[in-house]
Amino acid sequence: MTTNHQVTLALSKGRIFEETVPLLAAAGITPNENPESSRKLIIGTNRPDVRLIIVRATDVPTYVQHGAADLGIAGKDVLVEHGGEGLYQPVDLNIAKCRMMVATPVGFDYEAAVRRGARLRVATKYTKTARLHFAAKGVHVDLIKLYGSMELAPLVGLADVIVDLVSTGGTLKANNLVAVEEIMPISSRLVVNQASMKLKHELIQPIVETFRRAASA
Ligand SMILES: Nc1ncnc2c1ncn2[C@@H]1O[C@H](COP(=O)(O)OP(=O)(O)OP(=O)(O)O)[C@@H](O)[C@H]1O
Ligand SMILES: O=P(O)(O)OC[C@H]1O[C@H](OP(=O)(O)OP(=O)(O)O)[C@H](O)[C@@H]1O
Repeated sequence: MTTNHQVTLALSKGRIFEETVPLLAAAGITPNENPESSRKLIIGTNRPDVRLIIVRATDVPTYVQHGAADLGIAGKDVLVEHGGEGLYQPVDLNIAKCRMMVATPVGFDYEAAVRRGARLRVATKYTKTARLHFAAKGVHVDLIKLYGSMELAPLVGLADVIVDLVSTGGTLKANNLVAVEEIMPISSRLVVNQASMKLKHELIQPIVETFRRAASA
C-alpha cells in the first residue's frame, strides 16, 4: 500500500520504459530490477520513496486516474482515447515520438473517395480518435475495432483504410500501404493524479521539474 511518504509511478515495458530510464536517472531513481526480464509487477527503486508498477501502455491512465498510481507515462494516442479525466499532463517528455496517420493500400485514391462522399470502413485500435477525425472532415465511416496488426485489415478485405501510428514507415511499406493523412503528432507525456498532486506535492513536484528539465535538455 502506498503512503503519503511514497509515490507510485506507472510505466509500460518496451519503448516507454527504455526511453524513461534516462529520465528516472536524472531524478536519482534506479529500478531494483529490470522490468523487461523480471516477472514482478511492483518494482522498488534505490529511493525508498519511489516505486514503479508495470502495466500495459493502454492501462497507464486508468491506474493514475483512480490513484492506484500517483504518476505515469503515457502516449498521447492512449491519452486521447482515455479522455484524460482526473489527470494533470504537466510535461510533454518528447519520447516515443511518432505520428497518428490514416493509411491505405497503395493505389487506393483516398482523396477521390472523400470527395465523392464514399462511406469508408476504417480499422483501428484508436476508435475515438478516428471517429473525431472523420466527423470533423464530414466523412461517414464504419469503425472496426482491432487490438493490433491494423496493417493487415486492408490486405484481406476487412477495411478500406486504417488509422495507426507511423514512425519509420517500415511497417506500412512492408505491407504495401501508404500514409495519406496525418491526424496528429504523438509523443509521451507525464501524467499525474490530480489529488496526489495536492496531497503529495513535496514528493511529486521535484520529480515533475526534473523530468521537465531532462525532457527539454
Ligand atoms: N513505432 C513507434 N514509434 C514510436 N513510438 C511508438 C510507436 N508505436 C507506439 N509508440 C508509442 O509508444 C506507446 C507504447 O507503445 P507499445 O508498443 O509499447 O505499447 P502497445 O503494444 O501499443 O500497447 P498495449 O501493450 O497496451 O497494447 C504508444 O502508446 C505510442 O505512444
Ligand atoms: O512506422 P514504423 O516504424 O514501422 O512503426 C509503426 C508500427 O509501430 C507500432 O507497432 P508496434 O511496433 O508498437 O507493435 P504492436 O503495436 O503490435 O505492439 C504501430 O502500431 C505500427 O504497427
